[in-house]
Amino acid sequence: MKKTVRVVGAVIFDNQNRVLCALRSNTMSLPNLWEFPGGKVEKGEKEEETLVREIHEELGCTIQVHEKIEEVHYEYPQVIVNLLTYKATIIEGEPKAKEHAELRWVPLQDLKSLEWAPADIPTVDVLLANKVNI
Ligand SMILES: Nc1nc2c([nH]c(=O)n2[C@H]2C[C@H](O)[C@@H](COP(=O)(O)OP(=O)(O)OP(=O)(O)O)O2)c(=O)[nH]1
Repeated sequence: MKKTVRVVGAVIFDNQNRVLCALRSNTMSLPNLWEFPGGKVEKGEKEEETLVREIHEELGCTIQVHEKIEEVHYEYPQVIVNLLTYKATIIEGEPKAKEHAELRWVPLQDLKSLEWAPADIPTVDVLLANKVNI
């Protein structure tokens, strides 16, 4: 049976309605696809705690986590990813790509121009349908 991993992704907005998008590097799984920065929820961790920890590790800044946006189960060839995305804002520091190939602030309306990890598409759709209060 395929393993299911619980993963949280931060949809980080700036004050110009742009979203911070992260490009997975060619040494990561799902190489060269865009994602919402975040990672796997560890035992005993709350989803919000995972997000703050992962963003600190990956981007070197501190976020405040706001409301949940979407929950998706996506079956990849090797694993089922249970992706939970949350709206977030940066409260301290400047994001820098420590693990990703690239970080890019993308205007909300242009999100579809990136090639996303498949599990992220429903979140992008919710964002574009304006179901999230910014
Ligand atoms: N962080 C993050 N991961 C995502 C997203 N969409 C998506 O399918 N994933 C997948 C990629 C990974 O398989 C898993 C998250 O694991 P991770 O961020 O800890 O990445 P990793 O490269 O260390 O994991 P692995 O797959 O190499 O074991 O979820 C997303 O938006 N953000």
